[in-house]
Order: sequence, then structure tokens, then C-alpha cells
Amino acid sequence: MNVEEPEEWRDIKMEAEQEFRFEVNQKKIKLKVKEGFAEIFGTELALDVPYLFHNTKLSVFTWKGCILSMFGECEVDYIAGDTPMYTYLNTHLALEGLRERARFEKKNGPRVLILGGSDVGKTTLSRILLNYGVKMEKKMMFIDLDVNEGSVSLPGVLSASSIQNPIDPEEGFGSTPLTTNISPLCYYYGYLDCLEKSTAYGVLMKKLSEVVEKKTSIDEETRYAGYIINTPSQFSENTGYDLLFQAVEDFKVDALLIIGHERLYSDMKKKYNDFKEIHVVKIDKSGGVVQRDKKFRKQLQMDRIKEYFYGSPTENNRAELNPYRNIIRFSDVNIRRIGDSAQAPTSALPLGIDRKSRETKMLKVIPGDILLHSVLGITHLEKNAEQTLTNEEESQLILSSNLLGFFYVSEVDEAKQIITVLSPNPLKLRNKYFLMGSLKWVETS
Ligand SMILES: Nc1ncnc2c1ncn2[C@@H]1O[C@H](COP(=O)(O)OP(=O)(O)OP(=O)(O)O)[C@@H](O)[C@H]1O
Repeated sequence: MNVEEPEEWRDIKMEAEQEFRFEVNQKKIKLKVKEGFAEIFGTELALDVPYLFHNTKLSVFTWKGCILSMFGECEVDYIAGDTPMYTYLNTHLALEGLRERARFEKKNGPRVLILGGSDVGKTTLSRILLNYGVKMEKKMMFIDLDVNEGSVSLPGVLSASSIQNPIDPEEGFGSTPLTTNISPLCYYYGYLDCLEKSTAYGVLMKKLSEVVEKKTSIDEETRYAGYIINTPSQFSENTGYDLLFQAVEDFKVDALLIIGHERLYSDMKKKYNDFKEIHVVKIDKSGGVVQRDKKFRKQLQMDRIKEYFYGSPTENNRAELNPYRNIIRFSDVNIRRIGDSAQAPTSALPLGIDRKSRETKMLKVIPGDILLHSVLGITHLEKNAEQTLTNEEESQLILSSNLLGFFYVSEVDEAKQIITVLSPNPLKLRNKYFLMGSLKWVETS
């Protein structure tokens, strides 16, 4: 549905330190700052510029008061005066202090891991801290381990991005570098729950941390500015603690920010009591954070995939990008997927093979109807016809290869033995290794 003119703009007057919270689904609204200063999760809005929103739940905050103007109707909107923005600002100031000290002592800046249950505002806090850091001209690394959301790329992805510009207030982190200017380093896990194939997830997380460490060690500005690490909600449950402890170790984390979770805070305090260099801090949950039901999350995931191929819809529902179509022969594709975490009891598995090692073995996917609507990751790795690799060697190479991008299988023709795929760039796909997960997307108009 379009926002059509002659409906009216309506003014919203906000006092200092108030927040205008709103939810829009299929409808679109436009919002602009008419007077004063306002920000969306730390990104300052330009004066008199209309911003377009749909399918989102956000808030506009003002430190000094402002007049907003809105066009269109939200599902929910209200002004709130009780926000944790001072806590967030103080956290940012403490991090700035640590960054300056790191520069002075020529050591690593703060590496902050944000923890909490589902829908407590982890991604939002990451975004605010990154934006406030950018205002101070810092160049931080944003590590996104939340595969359910995949804020910077697609769901199912672990990523690291160098953040040097304010995050787009309309698109958020966005899923395509073509519109957001963020070019993340991505590893494809392919599943939405980090515990589904936790061993493989752990291997990818380790790989990501090693590559980021290498990059940071030769880039002083990033080294002093440090990391902001967003985590999946499963890290905050007992069953996810092993992965959480691994993340703290792999990324050499020195601060855990825990949002609104008493038990987790107490568990982490105990766990890291003897580690002087690791600080555990409790942060209030914002009253504005919205619970997103399964349907909304699913829609969000599908929107991210669509946005990756077509960009964000404009006001007139036109696509920003025009993806490329490619036809590939079955014989030219090399598709692999992460091995099953064995349903059978370990005793029934072949000798020397346990559940964990099965998960780090790549399985060959035979091209066919099974590929229809799948979103596949394109690795940098090419199959070399002259080289024979054991399954073990091949699996290791694939698991440690980051992604060039993704494509989507729009058609499978078993009779002609070809697949038709859609990709945002004219990529050379022949002979590349592709990774398949559980991500499917049905193209809708
Ligand atoms: N102050 C606020 N006012 C309105 N909406 C908000 C506010 N803070 C966060 N939100 C919205 O609440 C939702 C949940 O927040 P967020 O994504 O940060 O949580 P999360 O803890 O990262 O979620 P999860 O890890 O479960 O995916 C998002 O849609 C976000 O935009």
C-alpha cells in the first residue's frame, strides 16, 4: 500500500529525553524532524528529510526535545518518558574511556559481548553503541553471531563488519552491501538456531574470530576501538553456555553486557569471578522493546532475503535493485551441506565417528527438485578437477571459506538438468562450491 498525498502530516511534539515508539506492518509511514534534534537508535535524523518505514518496530528519541511530523497511520504509536538511554550513554562513555586508554597503551580496545534472552533489545543496544562510537569517529568491528536474525547479512550467517558510518535509520544494518555500504565478512551456517548443529556453529565462530583477529592486528584504529558482539538468545540459556564461553574465549571478550536477566547475570558473575580482565555488567531492558511473534520473525527473515536480491521497496513499491538471472548445468554445481547431527545413537555410528565429527563433515547434495527455492551461499572455493581431496580435507576447506554472496534457486528443470538462479551481482558461479542450509524463500511480487 502506498502513502498517498493529500493525507495530512501530523505534528508530534516531544519533550527532552522522550521517545516516540511506533509499530508499522504492511502500511508505510513517513516521518521527519520539523524542529530540534532526534535520533533512531543512535543515528541522528536530518532536519526536514522524510524517512519511510514499514514492517518495523522502532523508536525516535530526543535528548533536547523536538517536533516530529508523521504521514500515515501506525498500528501502534505512543510517547514514553521512561527510557534506559542514560544507561546506554554511560555505557558508551565508559567504552570511550577504555578506547582512549587502549590507544595510549597501544593495546586492544574493549571487546563487548551483549547477552540476553529473546527480544530484550540486544541488536538495538549494539546499534546504539556502534552509532555513538561512530559519532566519536571510531572504527569498530560489529560481530553478529545471531543467526536467527542475521542483521547485517542473511539469516543463518555469522558475520563481522567494520562500522565507520551511522547505521541507516530506515534500513537498519540492511542485508545488502549494495544499499548499506557495509561489506561484512560472512560465514554460512545455514540454520536459524545455533544449537541445531552446535559443533559446526562453534567451528565457524572460531574461524570468524581468527580472521577478525588477523585483520584487527594490522589495523590500529579498529584494534583500539574494539568489538561490539551481538549474540543469539540461546547463548543465555544453560544449553547455550558452552557456545557462549567459547565466544568469550575466541573473541577475547573483556566485557559482558547482560540485558534484563538476573539469573544469567548471577551465573556469569560466578563464572568470571576469577577473571579480573572480564567485567560483567547488568543493563536495564527498555520498556519499548517489542516481543516479535513467530509470524513476524518469519516475515522479517523473508523480507531480509528479498531485500538482499531486490533492495528495499521504495515508496511506490518499486524494487531498488535488479537481480541477475543465471542458468547453470547440474554438472557444473558443487553443493554441500553440513552433516547431520545424527539421530541414531552414537553406538550405531561407524567406528571413530561421533555426532560432533559428523557435523563438521560436508555432505554432497545431488542437484534436483530439492534445490527449488533454496538460498545457497557461494564460497570463494573452486573445485579443482585435477585435485582429489578426501572428504575430510574438502570439508575443512569449505568450512573455513567465507562467502562471496548468495543466490536463490528460482527454477529446477530435471529433464534439461539445469537450475535457474538469481543473484544480485553477475557472479562467475561455475565450479564454485555452494553451501546449502535450511533457508528457503518463495519469490512473491
Ligand atoms: N525503545 C524501543 N521502542 C520501540 N521498539 C523498540 C525499542 N527498542 C527495541 N525495539 C524493537 O524491539 C524489537 C526487538 O529488539 P531487538 O531486535 O533489539 O531484540 P533482540 O534481543 O536483539 O532480539 P533477538 O535476539 O531475540 O532477535 C525490534 O523490532 C526493535 O526494533
